[in-house]
Order: sequence, then C-alpha cells, then structure tokens
Amino acid sequence: MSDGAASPDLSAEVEGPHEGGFRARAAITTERGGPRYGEFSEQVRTLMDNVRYACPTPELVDELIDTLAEINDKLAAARIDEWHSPSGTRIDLPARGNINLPPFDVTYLNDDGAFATLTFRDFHLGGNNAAHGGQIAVAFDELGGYASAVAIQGVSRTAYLTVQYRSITPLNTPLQIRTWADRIDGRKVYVKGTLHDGDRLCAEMEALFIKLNPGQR
Ligand SMILES: CCCCCCCC/C=C\CCCCCCCC(=O)SCCNC(=O)CCNC(=O)[C@H](O)C(C)(C)COP(=O)(O)OP(=O)(O)OC[C@H]1O[C@@H](n2cnc3c(N)ncnc32)[C@H](O)[C@@H]1OP(=O)(O)O
Repeated sequence: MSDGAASPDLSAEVEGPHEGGFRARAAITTERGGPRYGEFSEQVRTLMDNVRYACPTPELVDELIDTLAEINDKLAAARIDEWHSPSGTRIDLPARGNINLPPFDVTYLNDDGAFATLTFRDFHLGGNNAAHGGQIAVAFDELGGYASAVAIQGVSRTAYLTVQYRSITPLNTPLQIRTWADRIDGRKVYVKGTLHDGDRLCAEMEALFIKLNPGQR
C-alpha cells in the first residue's frame, strides 16, 4: 500500500462471513477516509457538475489536464479493493459516500421499505434541465436493493427493473424516493418504488431482486 492510502479496517465484523465473490454482509463504516471525506466527495460532484456545463478554452483544457493528472496520480496511489474503500460504506454520508450515485439521505429503512430524499445534480442531466432516465433507474436500483435487503435480511441482485417515467424529473431539487418489497416468493423479491417531486409523481418502478445463494457471485 502506498503512503497515500489509509490503513484498511480489517476487523472481523467488517470482513464478515463472505460467500464466494459477494459478501453476505456489507461493511458499514463512518470513519474511513476521515472526517472530511464527505467534503471531498462533494468537491468531486461539483467537478462533474462543472465539467458538464463548462465550455473551457483550449488553454484552460491544457491547464486542467495537468491539474487532473496530478490529482489522479495521488488517488491512484491510494486505491484499495472495493470492500475496504470508504465509497459505498460510509453510511453517515449521502449515498453511502458513493459519488457514482445521485446523492440521497435515508429517512427510514425498515419493514416498510426505504424512504430517502434524493437530489439529481447537474451531471445527471438528460436534457432540457431534466434528469437522465438512466440515472433515475440507478436511483431505483440502489434504493430497491435496500428494500430487498431489509425484506430478506440478505444480499440480492437485480433480475429486472422497469421504470415508468410519468413526468419530468428536475435537477437540483430535493425529491422523495420510496421503495418497498411488495411480495416475496422464495428467493424472489418483488420490489416497487415511486419518485416524487412534492405531490407530483415523476416515476414509478417495478423490479425483481433475487436473493443470492451461499457462495453465489
Ligand atoms: C441508514 C443506511 C443504512 C445503509 C445500509 C445499506 C444496506 C443495504 C445493502 C445493500 C444495498 C445494495 C444496493 C445495491 C443494489 C444494486 C443491485 C444491482 O444492481 S445487482 C447488478 C445487476 N444485476 C445483475 O448483474 C444480475 C445478473 N443476473 C444474475 O446474476 C442471475 O440471473 C440472477 C442472480 C438474477 C438469478 O440467477 P440464479 O441462477 O441465482 O437464479 P434463477 O434460478 O435463474 O432464478 C431464480 C428465480 O427467479 C426467476 N428469474 C430470474 N431472472 C428473472 C427475470 N429476469 N425475470 C423474471 N424471473 C426471473 C427464475 O425464473 C427463478 O424463478 P423460479 O424459482 O423458477 O420460480
């Protein structure tokens, strides 16, 4: 490991019983990456927002390439495996610290399913100031996975996921996303979801998640 990488948390709890290539229990952390990791993630999101909307001069592009190459060298030296990175495990941060997801904050996660406040950013632009449909599916897959996880108390993978786009989903607006397990049939978890902008329904989701067998990748 390079100087730039923090020591991984290799506690038994985090390492957990893991079966095959997929861990039966996701690591839950609040300290990896340190107290400013959330601020760092937000800078990355802002970078992507600005890249989406900027029209830099060729000179500025030259300058930015050098700056970004320097940043990438530092981050590459701090890379670690997916199980021990802060991204995806920092449950105290929006979207578990995963900048690949639209940032969301979970309000509840229980037998009723999951409810979160979620905001699509400039970099989630589809067109005409509205969110990209694929990004809406990403949000439903993530929160649908939460509803499935609590329903079966285990890990599942998405077999299918369909989205009905009912009205325009705005960017930079706190939205309400809800998912719940509608029915369980053996390993099959049928999950439904809704995305609202206040009273207005933006999209609906129906998905099938399959509980993984022990050792299944
Ligand atoms: C306060 C905050 C706290 C935070 C805490 C967080 C905790 C939350 C924890 C974690 C959250 C994680 C959230 C992330 C979620 C993201 C999930 C993804 O994106 S997964 C990637 C995309 N999906 C794939 O890559 C799958 C690829 N496909 C497969 O691997 C297989 O096809 C799989 C596993 C889906 C099924 O394969 P088989 O071999 O295990 O099972 P077979 O026998 O084929 O199917 C089982 C039953 O399901 C039906 N089935 C399977 N696929 C179907 C389909 N597409 N349509 C309809 N039925 C299907 C079959 O007909 C069968 O039914 P019959 O038992 O016979 O009745």
